[in-house]
Amino acid sequence: MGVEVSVEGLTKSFGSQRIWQDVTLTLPAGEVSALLGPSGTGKSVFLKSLIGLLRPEQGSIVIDGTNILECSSKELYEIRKLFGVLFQDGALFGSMNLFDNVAFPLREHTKKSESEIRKIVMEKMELVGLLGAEDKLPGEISGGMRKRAGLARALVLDPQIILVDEPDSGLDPVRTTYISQTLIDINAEIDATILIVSHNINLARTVPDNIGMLFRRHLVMFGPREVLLTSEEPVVKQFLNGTMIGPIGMSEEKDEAQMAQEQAMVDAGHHAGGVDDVEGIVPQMKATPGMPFRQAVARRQERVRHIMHTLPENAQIAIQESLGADGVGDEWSPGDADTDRMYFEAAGFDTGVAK
Ligand SMILES: Nc1ncnc2c1ncn2[C@@H]1O[C@H](COP(=O)(O)OP(=O)(O)OP(=O)(O)O)[C@@H](O)[C@H]1O
Repeated sequence: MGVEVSVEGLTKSFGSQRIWQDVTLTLPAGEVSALLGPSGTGKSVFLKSLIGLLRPEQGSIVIDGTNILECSSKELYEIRKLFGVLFQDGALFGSMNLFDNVAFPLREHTKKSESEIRKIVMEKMELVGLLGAEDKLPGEISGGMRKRAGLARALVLDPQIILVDEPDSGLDPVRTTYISQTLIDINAEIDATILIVSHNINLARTVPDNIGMLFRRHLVMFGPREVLLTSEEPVVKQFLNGTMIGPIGMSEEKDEAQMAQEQAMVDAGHHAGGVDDVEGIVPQMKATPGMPFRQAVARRQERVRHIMHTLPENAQIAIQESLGADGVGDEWSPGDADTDRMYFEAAGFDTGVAK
């Protein structure tokens, strides 16, 4: 199973520019989390800080018992081996075909034979739906395929933590859904801890188990998906509905006067853009049928049950609704409920269902 990443009091500046401060959150082991936020709020900077590519000036990042802000470079090297990272453009080598791109980390960091390497590469290519494209050069394939190849490469060293920077950038909504499905399937298959950085609303609503949001140099919130998706916080509501009305502006955050002016225009009939308010919570994506059971689902439910009383009332109601009358969630097919319940109980969880 993936490892927990625990961030406390993290602050990062470049010179006199403060990017964010006092960020505290825990990425639960083996669950899928997403960090949202308008452009320029420092999501990529956060992601790079987690792998030690950037160095925040205050706080701690504890991974597998090691605070990577205080450890030696040898320890950091070891910790980095736990990570697989998918950068925005896939970061593929343009002169290598997809097979060699995906094989690269194995040839660099392991002593595996070419036949072992072939086996692993083909397995990962299949997982991301790229079997048959091994001989193609990155320049010959679409942006979506490049992302998939980057994902395959991020997976070859069996990472316990996968960081994904804007999986949707440059992709149409359909391809974004496909890559979202792939991320959920990967979580089902290898049970890694996943952090997705994105500003895609659909992805935020349907993929992660936990969601956080950065705004105005702070982490506005971080917790189970139901907390953010039912939030009444103006910045969260504006973000989730993509409208112009609210604290997020075109380039910088707005002041009160500008907000009042825009509200007046909307009151006078001007369209604020975005989609209509989405009521309730859209069900979370499931792993593709035939994939292993996504163990994060059971673990998260158990965890959420313990912190339920600390969550806002709207989130509690949404969680209870998603659990359904039979005490197991709606994230898998109703026909599977008995099997799932048996699985939970075998794993030592209390399903809350009388036998
Ligand atoms: N190496 C760097 N040196 C100086 N400033 C930087 C560096 N990297 C990022 N920044 C600044 O940090 C801020 C946050 O950038 P970042 O790319 O993390 O935002 P983001 O939330 O990921 O945005 P987007 O959603 O548009 O990708 C920006 O103002 C950027 O200019």
